[in-house]
Amino acid sequence: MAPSATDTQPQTATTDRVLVKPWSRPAPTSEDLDWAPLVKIDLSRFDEPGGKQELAKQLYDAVTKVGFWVVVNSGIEDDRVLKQFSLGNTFFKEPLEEKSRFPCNFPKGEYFGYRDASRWIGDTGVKENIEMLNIPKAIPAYKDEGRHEIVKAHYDEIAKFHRDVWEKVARKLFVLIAIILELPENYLADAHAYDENSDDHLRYMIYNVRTQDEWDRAQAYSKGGHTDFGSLTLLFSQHVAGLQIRTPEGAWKWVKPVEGGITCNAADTLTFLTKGFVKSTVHRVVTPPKDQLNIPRLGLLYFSRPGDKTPMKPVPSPLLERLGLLTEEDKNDSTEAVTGTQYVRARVKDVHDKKVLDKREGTSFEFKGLKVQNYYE
Ligand SMILES: O=C(O)CCC(=O)C(=O)O
Ligand SMILES: [Fe+2]
Repeated sequence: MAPSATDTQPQTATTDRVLVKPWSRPAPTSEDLDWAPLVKIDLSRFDEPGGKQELAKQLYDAVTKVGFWVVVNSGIEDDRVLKQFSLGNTFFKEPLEEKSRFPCNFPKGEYFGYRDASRWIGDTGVKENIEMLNIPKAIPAYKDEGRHEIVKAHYDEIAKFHRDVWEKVARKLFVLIAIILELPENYLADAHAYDENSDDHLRYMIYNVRTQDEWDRAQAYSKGGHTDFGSLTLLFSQHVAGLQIRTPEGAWKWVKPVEGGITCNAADTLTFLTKGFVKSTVHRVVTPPKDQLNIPRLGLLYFSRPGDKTPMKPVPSPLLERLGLLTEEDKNDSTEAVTGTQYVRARVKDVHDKKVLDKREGTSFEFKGLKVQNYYE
């Protein structure tokens, strides 16, 4: 049946109701912080003859030792990136009632939807200051996931951006890492394919402003050192300092924004798939410098995760084999393994299904033999 005027009207009303004001990046801090030296991967060279091989060489130490690097020239136009920040910014200003329509289903370990800032941090009397909206991949499997008004009203644009981030950045990084591992080029990209079900998401995130005293109390309880759960995390240039990474020597260094760049890190499932060869680096977000303390820290990120069809079994990499990292069991095709989705959901549930954030020093998480430390000082 053709849509009638009444069918289409609510959609129009929705589009009109939420005005998306352009958001612009705040000025970077003028403080001279101890910045982490991160390698820059210029993705405009990816399709040049020999380009991928050259970039893979540049990425080797970042992926195996540092765990973090920066991508530049992704080919995603900056006005599209800024539009996503603007949508995120507008979303967080919506009434709590609207934001809470589709909350993350933490009892099931599902991370799609809205995460509010209602959790207490231990016994500090301070609450978390983070809100986020996690948007699933734009594939038919997720067409029935709840969509907030603003997402509905801008869905085509969000969907195109979502896929482009995977296609132009995540996919290429998986190819470079596969080259490093001497695997067929598309091996890891296929294991994280956009068109397959997985808990990948585009994330709008905000660290709301809080006072120095609140930051101090929260940070005295925990500085929140952690590793990410999935395979790759992409952070669009974040101009409010706060993110720190732990170097191989154990020092904390700040991550500097790179105009138009994307800060990337490898995460736990990629470490599992490579028997620890790819490094999931410990990082945390701490009190921003004084000149940025009053700026809401709006973030735009993409999380890539192995999905329903990807077994959490080490990849058949000739390099890992030569390094002696693969056991007979790893090489045995008939060994049962959990899927990426099963692992990631168990991890999300363990970390997030609670009302009070607990101190997790000295504890670890384990699911079917896959083990990670929970907290890092
Ligand atoms: O906001 C950031 O800079 C990083 C956030 C982060 O580490 C995370 O969401 O896992
Ligand atoms: Fe993280």
